[in-house]
Amino acid sequence: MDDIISIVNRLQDTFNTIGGNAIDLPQIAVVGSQSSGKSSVLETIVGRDFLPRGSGIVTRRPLVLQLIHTTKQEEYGEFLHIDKRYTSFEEIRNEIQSETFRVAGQNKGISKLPINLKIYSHNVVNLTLVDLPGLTKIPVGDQPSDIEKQIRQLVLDYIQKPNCVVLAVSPANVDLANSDSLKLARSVDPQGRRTIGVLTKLDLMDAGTHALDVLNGRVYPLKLGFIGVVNRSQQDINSNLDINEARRREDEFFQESPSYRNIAHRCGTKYLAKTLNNVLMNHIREKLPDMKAKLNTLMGQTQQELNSFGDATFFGKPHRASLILKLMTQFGRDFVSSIDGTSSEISTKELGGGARVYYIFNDVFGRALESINPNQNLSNHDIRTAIRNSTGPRPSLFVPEVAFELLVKPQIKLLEPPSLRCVELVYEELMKICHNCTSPELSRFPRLHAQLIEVVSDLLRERLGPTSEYVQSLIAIQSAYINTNHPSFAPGTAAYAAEAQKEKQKQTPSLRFKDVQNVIEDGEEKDNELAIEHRSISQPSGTQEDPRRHSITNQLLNGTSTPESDSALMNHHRNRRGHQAQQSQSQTARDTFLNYFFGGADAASSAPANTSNSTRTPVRDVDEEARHYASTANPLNGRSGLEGSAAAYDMKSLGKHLEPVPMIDEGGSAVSEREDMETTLIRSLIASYFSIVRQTIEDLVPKAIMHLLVNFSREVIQDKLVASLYNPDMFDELLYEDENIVNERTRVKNLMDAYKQAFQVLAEVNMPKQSNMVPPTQSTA
Ligand SMILES: Nc1nc2c(ncn2[C@@H]2O[C@H](COP(=O)(O)OP(=O)(O)OP(=O)(O)O)[C@@H](O)[C@H]2O)c(=O)[nH]1
Repeated sequence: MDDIISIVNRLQDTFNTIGGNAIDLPQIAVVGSQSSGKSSVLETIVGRDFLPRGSGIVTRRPLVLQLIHTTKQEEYGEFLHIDKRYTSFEEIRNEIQSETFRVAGQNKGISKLPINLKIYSHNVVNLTLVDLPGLTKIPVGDQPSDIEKQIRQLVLDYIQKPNCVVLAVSPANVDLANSDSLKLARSVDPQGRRTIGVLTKLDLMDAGTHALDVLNGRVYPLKLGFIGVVNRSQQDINSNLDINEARRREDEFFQESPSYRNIAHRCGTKYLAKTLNNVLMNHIREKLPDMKAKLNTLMGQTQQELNSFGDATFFGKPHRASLILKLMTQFGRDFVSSIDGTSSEISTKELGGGARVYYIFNDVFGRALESINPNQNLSNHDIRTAIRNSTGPRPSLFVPEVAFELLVKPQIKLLEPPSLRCVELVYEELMKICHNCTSPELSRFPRLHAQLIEVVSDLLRERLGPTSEYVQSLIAIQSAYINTNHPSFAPGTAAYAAEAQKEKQKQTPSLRFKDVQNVIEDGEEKDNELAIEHRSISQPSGTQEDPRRHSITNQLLNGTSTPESDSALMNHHRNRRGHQAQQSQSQTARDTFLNYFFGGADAASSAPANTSNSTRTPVRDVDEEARHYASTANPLNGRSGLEGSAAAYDMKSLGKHLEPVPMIDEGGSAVSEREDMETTLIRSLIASYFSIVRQTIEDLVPKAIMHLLVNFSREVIQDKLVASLYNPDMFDELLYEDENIVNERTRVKNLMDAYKQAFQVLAEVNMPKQSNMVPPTQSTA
C-alpha cells in the first residue's frame, strides 16, 4: 500500500507543481442519514480528531476536505475563508463549528456554501473527501419544512459527478432496506460501479444479530462491496479516546467477533482506506493511456518552448563568442532570406519582405510614373511663347527643336519625385524587414537585438544617400541630352502627324502627307537627290544659288511636280553632284525632309543626326508649309522676305504708331491656326518623348535601387555586423538577458522536469503489484 500511496502522492505532487488538473483524481463524497457516523468515518481515514461531533444534526454545510501529502513532519490545516495556518486540530474543529454557525445560523438550518479545508500531512494520501449534511426526513426545531428536499439536492449536486466515489454510510443497527444513502447512491449509480457501502455501528447491533449477509454482498449488490467499521462511540469521544487506540480496539472487535472473524481482513477503517486507494489507483489506470498521450504532447510542446530559448550548448561564459557569432549570422541570414523570399516563415496572409519591394517597383512606382501627365503644367501659352522665343525675330517656319528641348526638359524632371520616393519606400521596407528579423533565441538578448538592428539601420542609412543621388542623376542624364533620334520616338510623332494630316486631306487634295512619305521612301536615288537638294537649301546666305532650285522645290512642296520638273530636278542635281556628292553621301534624304518638318529656327545649323532615323516624322502640313514658306520666307535662307527690305521703311515715323512690345504676351495677339497646330504638335512630341524617358526610368530606377541599396546591403551585412559588434569587450553588455526571460526559461525548464518525472511515475503505475490493484470483492468471503 505504501508503494501505491507513494506513487499516487508523487504523481499528485508532480501535477501540483505543474499547476494543472492533468489527473482527474476522484472526489469521495460521504453520504448517509443523520448521525449514521459519516464524520467518524472521515476522521478515521485522516487519522486525526478535527470534526465537530455530537448527536443531532452536526454537519450543516458541505466540508470539502483536501488531504495533501507532504514530506514534512509538521501537520497543519488551512481554510479557504481565512488566511491562517492551523497546527492545532482542536482549533480546526472550533473553526469549522463557528464557520458553520456563521453561515448556516445557530439553529438546525443548512447551507449549500461549502467550507474548504486543506490538511497537510505526511500521513495522508492526496484525496478530496466531502462530508455532507446527513439525510433527514422530518424538520426539527425551526428547520425549514423542505429541509429533506434541500439536503437531498445538496447531496445530489456532489454525487452525480461521474468522478465522484459515493461512500454510502449506513448504520448497521438500522435495517438496510431503510438506508437513505444507498437509495440516493443508486439514483446516480444504478450499476453500483462507484458506490462503496460502509456499515457503521456494528458494535451497537442487537445481541445475536450480525451483518454478515450485507458484508458478503448477499443483500445489496455493489461492485466495490460493503465494508464494516466500528467508530468511537459518543462516550469514547467524550472521554477523549485516542484515535489510534480506537483503531486498535476496532481491529480487536473484528478479530474476536465470532461472526466477523473470518472476514476480519476486509473489515475496519484501515481496510476502508486501502480500498479507497485502490479505487483511486483503478481510476488512474483507466485514465492512464489518456494521461500518457496528454503528457507526451505537453512534453513535446514544452521541449519546443525550451528550444526557443536557445541551444543549451551555447550557455555559459566560454561560449559567449560563438553565441554572438551564431546570433549575428542568424540575424543576417534572416534579413537576406526575408528579401529573397526564402524565409521559412512565409506568410500566406500578407505580403512581406522582398515581395513588398517588388510591389513597390511594379505597382507603386510603376503606377506613379504612369499617372504623370507628360504635358503637366504646360499651357498652350507657355508652348507658344517658347516657340516664339526660340525662333527669335523670325516667324517660325517649322516647329523649332530648341523650343521642344526647352519644353521637354522640365517635364522629364517630373519623373524625379516619384523615383526618389521609390528609393525611400524600398529603404523603409528594408528597415521594416530588419526590425522583423527576430527569433525567440535572439529575444533573450534585447541589447544584442537592438544593436543588430542599429548596425543594419546604419548600413541602410549610409546607402540611402548614394542611391538617391544616383537615381537623381539618372533623371539629370535624361535631361542632359534630348535624343530625338531615339528609335521609339518617331512612331508616336508620325501617328500624330498622320492624324493631323487626315484632317487636312479633307480640305486639300494637293500633295499629301502620304505622298511626301512616299517620296521619302521612293528609292535611294531620289533620296540622294533630295539630300543634295537640302544641302543646297541649307547653304548659308551669300553662297551662290541656282535660281532653278526655287521653282523645283516649290513645285515639290506644293505638290505640283510634274515629270518634267522631276527630271529637271534630277538633272539639276546630277550637275551639282560633282562638287557636292561627297559631302552628301553620309546624309540621307530622311535627314533632309525632317529638317523641313522639324527644322529649328536655323535649319542649316540643326544637327541632321538628330533626325536621321526619324524616317516617319513629317510633322507639318506640307501644303500650308510650302505656301507659307513661299509667301513669307526665303526658302534658301529661311529668312523673312521683310527682312531684306526693312531699310525701306521709315522707322521713325512708324514708331509713332506702334504699341510697345509687352513682356508677356497674354494672349493679346491672335493665335493663328498654324500656331494652334504647332502647339498641338509640340504636345504630341513631348508626350512621345516623355513616354520613352519614362520607360527608361521605370526600368533603370529599380535596377539602381537593387544594385546600390538592396543587393549591396545584403552582401555586406554579415561583414558589417561582425566588424561592428564582434568585440569581446562588448560581449557582457550584448548578452545581457532580460530578467523576465530568465524567469520564464526557468519556469519552462521546471515544467519540463516535472513532466519527465510524471512520465516516469506513470511508467511505474503501469506495472503495479497485482495484489494492490484488485478491488475488494465479496466472493473472497
Ligand atoms: N458506538 C458507536 N458509535 C458510533 C459509531 N459511529 C458513530 N458513532 C456515534 O454516532 C454519533 C454520530 O456520529 P457522527 O460521526 O457525528 O455522525 P454523522 O453522520 O457525521 O452525523 P451528522 O453529521 O450530524 O449527520 C456520534 O456520537 C458517534 O460517536 C460506531 O461505529 N459505534
